[in-house]
Amino acid sequence: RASESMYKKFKDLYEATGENLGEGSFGSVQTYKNTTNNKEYAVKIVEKAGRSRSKVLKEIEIFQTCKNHENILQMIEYFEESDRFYLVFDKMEGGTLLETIEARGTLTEAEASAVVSDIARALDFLHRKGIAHRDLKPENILCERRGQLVPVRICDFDLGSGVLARGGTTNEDVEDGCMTPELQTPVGSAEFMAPEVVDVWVENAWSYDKRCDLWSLGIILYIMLCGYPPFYASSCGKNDCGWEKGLACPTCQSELFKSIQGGHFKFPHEDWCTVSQEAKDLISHLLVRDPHRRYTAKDVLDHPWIASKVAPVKQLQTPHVLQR
Ligand SMILES: O=C1N=Cc2cc(Nc3ncnc4nc[nH]c34)ccc21
Repeated sequence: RASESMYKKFKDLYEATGENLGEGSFGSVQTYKNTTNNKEYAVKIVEKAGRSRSKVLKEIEIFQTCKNHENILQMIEYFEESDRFYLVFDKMEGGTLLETIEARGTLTEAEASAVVSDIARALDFLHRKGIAHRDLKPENILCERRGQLVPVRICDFDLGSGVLARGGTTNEDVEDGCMTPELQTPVGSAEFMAPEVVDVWVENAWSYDKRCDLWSLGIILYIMLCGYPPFYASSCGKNDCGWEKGLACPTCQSELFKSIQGGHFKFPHEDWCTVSQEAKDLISHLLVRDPHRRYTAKDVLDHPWIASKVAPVKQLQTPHVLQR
């Protein structure tokens, strides 16, 4: 039909370069060249089979909400075709955060502070919009320029993890109970709210569901300053279980979960004696079990180690430890 030929298809405008940028629960991310301007883009291909269309549309809506934020990966355009979606993003030449740290071989607290500052600004923006990332990890933190740590942008608001992202809240979303209520109550119903319901709104209790991202930021900061994570499973005795190589091992996984739920972590003296007190103080306010007591993104931006640039420029051991 005329209408079908009217719209350009993805394949008419982009051609694959063969470079694979990542695989994940979401699908795959490949480099494509735009045949009109010859520029390279990162294209996320999401197969429709086995994934709800509304989740992909919600993800597209979130990226549109985040347009022009300097620390959030920018979506250029998207295509819906019969069996899949193509989401076209700017290509970040620096690759992922860990790749950049390993490639540079050097990292100072001042650079780590700048990375945390960029991520905290992105989280502050998202959380004010009622959006939680929920899957913040080094693979989802991208460096804009090759060999340069900052600026970084976060990506992968993947809804595949089963929890609904908190997009811009509209009334029908709140009514079917799947969204975080922002300050606006459904019109004409506030008068009928029971005190305990008003408590929820007033205390904005649900805003604490976004504090999970600040815990993840604490883990990322800890790893940047020493090269290993604060919570881990010491191998389950069966050394060949493959856990260290990223394979599944139920015993190791449940040991890791117990370690996280315990919430006790250390700064081993041999690796942390040269790290500043301010850096450790910030980590200690992020790796807090109780989300009500954990720092917000705004608290991070106001912390001395971030705001006043007290972070030392002395080289850290991290890049060497990471490669072990
Ligand atoms: O939505 C996404 N989920 C994972 C992911 C990775 C990803 N990767 C990259 N995007 C842009 N430039 C990149 N350079 C290396 N990897 C890149 C883009 C978008 C997503």
